Amino acid sequence: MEAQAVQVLRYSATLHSNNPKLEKTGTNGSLRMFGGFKKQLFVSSKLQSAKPSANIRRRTASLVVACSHNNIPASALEYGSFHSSVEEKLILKIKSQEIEPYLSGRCIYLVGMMASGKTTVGRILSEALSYSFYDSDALVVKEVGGISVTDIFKHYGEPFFRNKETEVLQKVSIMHRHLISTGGGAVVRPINWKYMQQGISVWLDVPVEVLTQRITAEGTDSRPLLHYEGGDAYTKTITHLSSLFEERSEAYANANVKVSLENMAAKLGRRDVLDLSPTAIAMECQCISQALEQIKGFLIGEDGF
Ligand SMILES: Nc1ncnc2c1ncn2[C@@H]1O[C@H](COP(=O)(O)OP(=O)(O)O)[C@@H](O)[C@H]1O
Ligand SMILES: O=C(O)C1=C[C@@H](OP(=O)(O)O)[C@@H](O)[C@H](O)C1
Repeated sequence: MEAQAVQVLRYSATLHSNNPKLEKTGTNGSLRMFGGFKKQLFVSSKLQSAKPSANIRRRTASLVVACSHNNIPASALEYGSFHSSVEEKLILKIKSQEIEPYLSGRCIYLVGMMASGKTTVGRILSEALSYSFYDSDALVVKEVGGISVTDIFKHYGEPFFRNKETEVLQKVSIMHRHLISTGGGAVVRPINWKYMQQGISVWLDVPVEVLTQRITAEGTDSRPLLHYEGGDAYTKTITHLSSLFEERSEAYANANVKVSLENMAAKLGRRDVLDLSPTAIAMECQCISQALEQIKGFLIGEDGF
């Protein structure tokens, strides 16, 4: 089992009996594993007790499954993975179907600082919406013949990269059913907004401290604006990110929708924004987009257009 696979699966097992013994053993429950576990896997499960009820033949119980592999306990495997539950994914799919008529195939642009999760969240969201996913950095790299972003900055300079970024956004703006994870600096050029406004833009607003933690964990090799030799990586990264955020926050606020991780964490009663899974964030993006589209539809109807 890949370490990044989900280690704790939560699912609802429908028990086709009202016999409490079956509840304990869970023999009539069905467990579907995702991710194609090919290797030996030890699964321990705990069935949370459901209150007995006189005349039900079908009842739903919640099962928490912890997996371990090669004698590595689940807690160790959990490092670096996300707890994207099956329920979250299901809700996301349902939300996607609800939002579809309002979107009418318009592209979605995710904007936000480096490491705000545009790529991670974007992939999940695009899959749920059956949209094609594109990373604008990857499109620039392709245009320049496969040279990495870091090398483009190094050999051709930032203005060259920015011009390519604008070209890419222009090309994408005439497409439909595309979800684009933009580069963190794409919001700075007003011309880019002209293109992004053809679709719906969503700002992933993540506290600088969280961005810094993510970037220090990943390293700065692929992020030329933060790549320095020597010194304390955390301090340098947080200092630079804070000033970049100050310069750009007004530009990010141009987005049609803002998804604030701090607000989400508070709303969901989580202690920390680090407790949020990418799927939960993707779901929030959709809820807000839908609200936005409904308001727009109402206004258009009222004006009689
Ligand atoms: N909701 C999240 N919770 C925890 N880590 C996340 C989350 N979203 C993204 N990450 C991690 O943060 C890092 C940067 O994410 P990425 O999607 O590449 O950001 P961006 O595309 O905005 O630069 C990756 O290591 C990713 O796994
Ligand atoms: O913030 C920025 O100016 C940049 C962000 C990067 O994209 P990500 O936000 O995907 O890391 C990439 O476009 C380039 O390194 C510049």
